[in-house]
Amino acid sequence: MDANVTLATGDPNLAADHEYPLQVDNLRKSFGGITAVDGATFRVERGTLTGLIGPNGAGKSTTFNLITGVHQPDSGSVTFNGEDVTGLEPHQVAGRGMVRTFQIARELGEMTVLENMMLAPQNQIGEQLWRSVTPGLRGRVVDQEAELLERVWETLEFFEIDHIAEEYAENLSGGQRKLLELARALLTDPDVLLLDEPFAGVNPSLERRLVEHIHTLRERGYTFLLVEHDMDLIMENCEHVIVLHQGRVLTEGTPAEIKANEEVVEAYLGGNV
Ligand SMILES: Nc1ncnc2c1ncn2[C@@H]1O[C@H](COP(=O)(O)OP(=O)(O)OP(=O)(O)O)[C@@H](O)[C@H]1O
Repeated sequence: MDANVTLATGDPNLAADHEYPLQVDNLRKSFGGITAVDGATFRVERGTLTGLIGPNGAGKSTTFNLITGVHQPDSGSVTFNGEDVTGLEPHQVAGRGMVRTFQIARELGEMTVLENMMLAPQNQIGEQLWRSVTPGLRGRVVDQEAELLERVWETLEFFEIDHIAEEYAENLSGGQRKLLELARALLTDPDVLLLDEPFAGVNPSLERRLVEHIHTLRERGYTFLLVEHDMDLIMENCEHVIVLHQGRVLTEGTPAEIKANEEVVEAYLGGNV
């Protein structure tokens, strides 16, 4: 990969005055009688690859959903770059620069990689750009589309999937799909990326590439919060690990600290991993 490639996808350093871009305070969410998240409190440091782990049912996915506005918390707050974003709609959260990767929906499988990319900003941050198609603004929209196309190609090249730009998304391998999902998320000018099981179903060689890309982006200032069941991947790649158990933070620390923590081992043995 060319280390000098410049991605025209935003500048995460613009918001760099917040050392911890994401803060979650005392977040709670119940579904009927089940408490999925029970007072989770943690923060994510800028420019890190932070892992969110925990046994099955610990509340990881629900926490992601609460952070990104998919679910509304019963109480507690989510702060992003100093702004309270609790209760905002997913596109509003994404529009502020906190984006989670989405699996390519079935209907998008019938579109090419390039078409998927061109639709990414529209899908994830609402339709501001497209809504502005009024006769007087047409010239500006054409400029914006040309600019978007240029960014799309740069991003595809960065992820080394430009050669499959005309391929239908449904024909991609699991790993290529994950690269496309990350490429789509990057087009929305994120600052913080939330990745939910980014390596599931990815073959080892593409997994290495995906890991490398994530590290390159992290070095450029992007911040990652990652839910992943593959413990080796978490321990080898994250500088900080947060352990959720029964909806709250059991402990957090470096991978070495987490590995040596007996409470963590017990939580995993007690849960059915
Ligand atoms: N929409 C929902 N309705 C009812 N219960 C839910 C809902 N979403 C999550 N739960 C419950 O909340 C708890 C936490 O689930 P969650 O999916 O957040 O955990 P997780 O840590 O992501 O688990 P896994 O590792 O198995 O994906 C579980 O008991 C789950 O059954």
